[in-house]
Amino acid sequence: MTIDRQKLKKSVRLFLEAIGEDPDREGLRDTPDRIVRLWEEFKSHEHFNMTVFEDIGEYDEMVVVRDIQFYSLCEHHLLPFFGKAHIAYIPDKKVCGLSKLVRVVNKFAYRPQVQERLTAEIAEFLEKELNPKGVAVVLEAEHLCMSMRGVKNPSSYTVTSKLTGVFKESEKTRNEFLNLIHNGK
Ligand SMILES: Nc1nc2c(ncn2[C@@H]2O[C@H](COP(=O)(O)OP(=O)(O)OP(=O)(O)O)[C@@H](O)[C@H]2O)c(=O)[nH]1
Ligand SMILES: [Zn+2]
Repeated sequence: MTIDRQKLKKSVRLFLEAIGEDPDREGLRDTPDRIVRLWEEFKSHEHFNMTVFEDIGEYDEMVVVRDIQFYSLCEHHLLPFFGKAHIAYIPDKKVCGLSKLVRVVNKFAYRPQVQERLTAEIAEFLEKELNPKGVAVVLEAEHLCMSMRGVKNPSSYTVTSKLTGVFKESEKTRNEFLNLIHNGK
């Protein structure tokens, strides 16, 4: 779905009024338009070409891209949660362009989310597109709704993971992955 610009602009203006701001003052005058542009930018992450390569020689080991910075929004408070994503898969005759792993994260991150669903959606998408021997996704994030409000606990990190195929079945594979993302620095 595309952004309903008029509706969004109207609601941002109403929102500013509701919290006691003057939406016509200099700094806020263009804010509804800015929010429209911001959400259009967020939405633009939704579609991309998942380039896949099948000519990969004899390569059948793990591919890991770790420390992928991501930004998302918690769907309960619409406040950011952000951190690092670590993704691994073991190809079955098919790999994707490495940058596409970052794009997959962004595709599902730039929308109201919960961290668990984001983690699962990334893994499911890679399963579907690559049909690999297994996928592992770990997300580590700080939630502003827990840092700047509510329980006000900025030091807590939320870690979620989704493992499929060999990562689920084989402890050795899982440990290799965990070792690569945590100790391989
Ligand atoms: N499981 C999960 N919970 C989240 C995520 N992001 C935010 N939350 C939590 O969603 C919950 C929403 O709880 P509510 O009780 O409806 O909202 P609230 O009264 O603002 O909650 P407090 O944050 O405890 O003040 C809170 O506990 C948040 O910490 C997430 O990605 N996953
Ligand atoms: Zn929240």
